[in-house]
Amino acid sequence: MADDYLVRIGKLIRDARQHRGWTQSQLAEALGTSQSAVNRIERGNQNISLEMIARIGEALDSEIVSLGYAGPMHLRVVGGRRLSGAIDVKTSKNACVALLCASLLNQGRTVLRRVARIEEVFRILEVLNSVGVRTRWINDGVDLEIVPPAELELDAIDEEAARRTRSIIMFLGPLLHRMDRFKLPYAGGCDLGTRTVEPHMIALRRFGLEVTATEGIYHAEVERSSPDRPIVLTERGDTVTENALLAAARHDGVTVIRNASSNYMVQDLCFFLEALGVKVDGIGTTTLTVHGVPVIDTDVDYSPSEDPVEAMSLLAAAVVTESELTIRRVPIEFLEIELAVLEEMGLDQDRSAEYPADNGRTRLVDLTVRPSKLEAPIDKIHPMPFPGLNIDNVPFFAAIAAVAQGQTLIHDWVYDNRAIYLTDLNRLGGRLQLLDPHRVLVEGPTRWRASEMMCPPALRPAVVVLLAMMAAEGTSVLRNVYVINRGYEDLAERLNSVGAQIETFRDI
Ligand SMILES: CC(=O)N[C@H]1[C@@H](OP(=O)(O)OP(=O)(O)OC[C@H]2O[C@@H](n3ccc(=O)[nH]c3=O)[C@H](O)[C@@H]2O)O[C@H](CO)[C@@H](O)[C@@H]1O
Ligand SMILES: C=C(OP(=O)(O)O)C(=O)O
Repeated sequence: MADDYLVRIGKLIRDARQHRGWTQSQLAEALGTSQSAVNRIERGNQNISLEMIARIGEALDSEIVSLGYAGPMHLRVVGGRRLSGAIDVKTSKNACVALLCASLLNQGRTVLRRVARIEEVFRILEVLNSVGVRTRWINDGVDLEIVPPAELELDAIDEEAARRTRSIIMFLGPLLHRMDRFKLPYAGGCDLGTRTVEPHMIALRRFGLEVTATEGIYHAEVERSSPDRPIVLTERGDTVTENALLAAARHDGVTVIRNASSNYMVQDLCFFLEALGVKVDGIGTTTLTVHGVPVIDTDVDYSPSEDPVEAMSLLAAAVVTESELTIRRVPIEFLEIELAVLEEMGLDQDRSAEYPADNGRTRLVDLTVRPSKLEAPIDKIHPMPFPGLNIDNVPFFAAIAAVAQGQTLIHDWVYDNRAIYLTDLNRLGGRLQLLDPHRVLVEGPTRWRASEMMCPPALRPAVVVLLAMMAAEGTSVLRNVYVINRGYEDLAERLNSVGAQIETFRDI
């Protein structure tokens, strides 16, 4: 009976695929699986989860979705389990989205290796596809090929996808070289309160871009000009630095950018620009000198580096579940301060010798953390632009502080409301006191308890809640985890591979 059911589903999938005119390999690429797995599914020889059916429905954009309307995804977490073994860090969301935007600079074919298959990347791909850029997953869904059209059709832009990501703002830099007048939807992303775009406008104005904003749309007009003196960024932000780099890359001349971020995604973008033939001096510092190339038409192959924030997340998973875990491929330069603080708190950890990431530039290590008796840090935890403690890593210190003995003050001066979301941990037994919208006092250690709750609408706090659920004895439910999938690829499955018990499910 059960087998018969699988055969019928397999046949429906095959029909839908053929209706779309796709080969098994094309469907496999879209799903990030192998042709042989698709073949098995179609013949009814493979158990298939509701999740996979929903993904196939989405990929084929077919009536087959009636098999399982893909409502929001939820997680059911059986907590209190120790993790063990080793887990690899994936490439970073923030570099991948910047590189996708940067591919608009290139008239040639761009191949990006091992791009994270995450919702944020999917949104940018939807936007790129809607304006005529051809993209496809190649090599069994691992790598991404991007081929731009001669002319972009910006009028056809997928506004819904664009509004779901902050990164759309990084279209401004490349587009100012391609058109004299264009419109873009407002940038979105996590609900982190007001996030300024003014520093972007100030920097890009120097290249002749003027933007007026009305009713959710940026109206851009370009009268190309040359920055005659260094561009001084008013904030040392990551995406603003990237936007200035993207504008400078095709500017015919030398552009100096001061107060530049030297964070990981900016460095990855600089390495990519170099692969495109754009010389960038000062990579890793706060002054970048860009030798622009007016026409970029090259077939380029680049491997973005691993995500330090994912590394921090996995490290925090090990700490809160009191596990011994090896986290492989950790970009150590971008986690050094975090590790120094954790060492002071008493974390037992050691690292392998360094080895290069596939981009040949970023230094990686394998990091092993062991169950430790942690003490609250003496000083507050607060972020700073790189080389400070990473702003996106601050939320993980809330979960770690909750398992340490004593009181930890966390001061997130950056975002209006990210610290507030951390108090969701109280529903799982945490003792976090909000002192004001930016400061939380965490009292540890915590006796976690299971709970059912909605995901906070911000990526890192959502993952922090998931980690606490993994530590809490019993079964917890985390509802509507789109925001986690925005930045992490198959997080539940990957944590399960090192001993977690997390099931994904949807309301049908
Ligand atoms: C796609 C991407 O790469 N996103 C990252 C990027 O977003 P992004 O670069 O877009 O960050 P924002 O520009 O929103 O900056 C974050 C906040 O910090 C403030 N600010 C920033 C720098 C500064 O020197 N002074 C200052 O006040 C901004 O006003 C804003 O309120 O950087 C953020 C901060 O590292 C990260 O959380 C995001 O994950
Ligand atoms: C805030 C984040 O990202 P974004 O800039 O994409 O909203 C994040 O990665 O935590």
